[in-house]
Amino acid sequence: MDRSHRKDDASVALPRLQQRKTNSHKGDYGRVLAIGGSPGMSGSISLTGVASLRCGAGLTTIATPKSVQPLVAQVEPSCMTIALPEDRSGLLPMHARDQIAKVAKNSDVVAVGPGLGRSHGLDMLVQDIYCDLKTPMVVDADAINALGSRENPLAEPGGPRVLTPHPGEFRRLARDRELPKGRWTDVAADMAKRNGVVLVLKGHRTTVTDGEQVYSNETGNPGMATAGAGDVLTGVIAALLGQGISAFEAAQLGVYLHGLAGDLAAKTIGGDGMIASDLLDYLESAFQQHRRRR
Ligand SMILES: NC(=O)C1=CN([C@@H]2O[C@H](COP(=O)(O)OP(=O)(O)OC[C@H]3O[C@@H](n4cnc5c(N)ncnc54)[C@H](O)[C@@H]3O)[C@@H](O)[C@H]2O)[C@@H](O)CC1
Ligand SMILES: Nc1ncnc2c1ncn2[C@@H]1O[C@H](COP(=O)(O)OP(=O)(O)O)[C@@H](O)[C@H]1O
Ligand SMILES: [Mg+2]
Repeated sequence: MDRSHRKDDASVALPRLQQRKTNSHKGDYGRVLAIGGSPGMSGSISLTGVASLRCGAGLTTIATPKSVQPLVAQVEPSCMTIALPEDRSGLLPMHARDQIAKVAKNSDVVAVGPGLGRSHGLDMLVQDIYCDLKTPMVVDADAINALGSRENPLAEPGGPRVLTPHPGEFRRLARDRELPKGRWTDVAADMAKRNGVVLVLKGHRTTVTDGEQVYSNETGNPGMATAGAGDVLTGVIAALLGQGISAFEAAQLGVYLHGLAGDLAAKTIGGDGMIASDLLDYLESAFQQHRRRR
């Protein structure tokens, strides 16, 4: 693509965070619907849900297969839960769609993917809600893989969409086409622009792009190379998106604050043994540090 009109890195400033107003209530700070989890991977969607609350979401509801719901409900009493139908493997079937659409209508943002699992039914379900729901959506993990199973993975988003692939998932999104060495940002920027979505290429120095702007994040550390760190990021971005900033800004500020929380955790706990749930404890300090800097 033509890079000459693109705003890269230094010219892309971090967005401002509004102070919470004195006379406000939970309905002012976004209703997050987090969809995911499956047998053996119930923790992932809990990490997403708790992260969203820690990042200021007013209300968070976790929708998960019915056999997983009792487990998820025990993790954090502040999260509400919904039991969705499941197939014989305990995964969400296509017919969970109507119930999801109904709850999504009353939500400000949907986060989908962590721990969802893989099946043909899930591929159909995710593709359907990606195209049909108008609600802004953060798409991660197995929801990205589900989109990757169709011919043009990112086509026809029904509303604002932020996708957060790690390199393995990005390869699936790019449908395993030859990815030019060192030029993944260009490929991602092109995909984002063509489809009107925001892509977050996760890893060391996560990159955020909507095709017009490219932001390269400088927070974070290898202590974050631990299971579930990405599930936390999904909740962080969802919470910010639910608080009324744009999809690009939510993704950009989300990766920055998530990395900063990781840096604060590494300073106290140490970068070798920190785990994803530790990040949750440092999100609030990351917010405060960011506010003080401005
Ligand atoms: N506590 C839980 O329940 C957890 C559940 N998880 C879920 O497990 C499912 C599978 O996700 P996974 O991501 O583990 O599996 P994937 O098969 O999607 O990805 C793992 C592979 O991706 C590649 N990869 C990832 N990061 C990379 C990097 N920075 N550089 C190069 N290659 C990289 C590597 O080849 C790696 O083996 C998802 O649904 C996910 O949400 C994970 O989030 C971990 C925690
Ligand atoms: N070496 C690293 N430096 C900075 N951040 C990292 C590093 N390794 C992983 N991360 C961050 O941790 C998260 C890992 O996400 P992901 O691979 O989806 O993990 P999971 O699926 O286990 O939650 C991403 O936000 C990524 O940027
Ligand atoms: Mg992940």
